Amino acid sequence: MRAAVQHRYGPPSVLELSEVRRPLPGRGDVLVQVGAASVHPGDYFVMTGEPYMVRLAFGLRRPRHGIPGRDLAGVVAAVGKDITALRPGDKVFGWSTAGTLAEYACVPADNLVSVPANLSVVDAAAVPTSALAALQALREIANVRPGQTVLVTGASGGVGSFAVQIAKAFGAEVTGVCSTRNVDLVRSLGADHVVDYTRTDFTRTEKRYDVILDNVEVQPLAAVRRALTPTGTLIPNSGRGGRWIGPLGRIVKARVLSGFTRQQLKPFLSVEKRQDLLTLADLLTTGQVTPVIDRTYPLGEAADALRYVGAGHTRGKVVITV
Ligand SMILES: NC(=O)C1=CN([C@@H]2O[C@H](COP(=O)(O)OP(=O)(O)OC[C@H]3O[C@@H](n4cnc5c(N)ncnc54)[C@H](OP(=O)(O)O)[C@@H]3O)[C@@H](O)[C@H]2O)C=CC1
Repeated sequence: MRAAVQHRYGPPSVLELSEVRRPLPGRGDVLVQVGAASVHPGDYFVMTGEPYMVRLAFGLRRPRHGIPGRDLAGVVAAVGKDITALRPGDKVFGWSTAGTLAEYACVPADNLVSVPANLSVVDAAAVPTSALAALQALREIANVRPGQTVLVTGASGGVGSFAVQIAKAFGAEVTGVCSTRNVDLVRSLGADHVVDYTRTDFTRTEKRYDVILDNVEVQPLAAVRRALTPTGTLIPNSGRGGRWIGPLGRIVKARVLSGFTRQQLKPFLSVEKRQDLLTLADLLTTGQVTPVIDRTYPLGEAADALRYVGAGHTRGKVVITV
């Protein structure tokens, strides 16, 4: 089969389209014929191997998994011996540890759910990592309730475009922060208010928020804290903060030097859960959430897709069609 393969960490040019052996499903696995696979900043970090902390999980000297990619949607091609809930021909979407930038990927059955009937394979592939992060940040970490004020930075990006819609579905009053070119997009996602960051710094206005999901983290954490209500929660979610240990140092510094309480500062790492993907499938089916697709690239241009994602100016999701 064809796959985008990387033998070392580095810039997008390390990705090469190669012929590799098709994987075989283990007892609890499903072999998916990949229709589409989305990519996001996390894939970019794993490809470059920076911050270096990612190498603890993905291989110290070179990537343990030669084929990158986590999110996918496609058709079941074969199932392992223990799998009864899925059959060849079923349309599924979900996530894998790696290996989705390929014609076929082997994925544990628990990581997959059926594609809602109203969704294309490209739309479905756009969902898992970014929408799960948005859902978990807003529901599990911030416990957003109806009537609360929620501010989302990077509202036009992969996570932000889902977060705006999910916060609205939870009944919050939502403010999206984006640049001039994306104001209409963010409003169309349901944001009650839009702050154009090229004109206004949300940390310098009078408005206070119960929850801030900061997907960009360009302002100092202490400045963002001023935009919180006294019982508000800030969720820093950019993954930025230094070449070596990523966001960790920044968070420790904020806790120690800026006097954030546990309630006020809640960094998190999303953990993919099937139940949450089913929740998202419901929100997608009822039209409360619709993926925003920025661009699609063919598999042979996966390097260009990662290059574009790495630049940090996507509008919604970038999807690779296979
Ligand atoms: N915690 C977790 O488990 C997860 C964390 N993440 C992290 O979430 C972060 C966001 O991911 P994702 O949404 O996919 O990123 P994107 O690259 O898709 O989003 C970038 C968006 O942010 C906008 N933007 C850039 N600068 C600003 C600014 N100063 N203020 C407001 N918006 C701005 C850009 O718009 P414009 O071009 O107009 O500036 C663009 O639309 C990433 O750092 C990623 O690592 C992602 C998934 C899971």
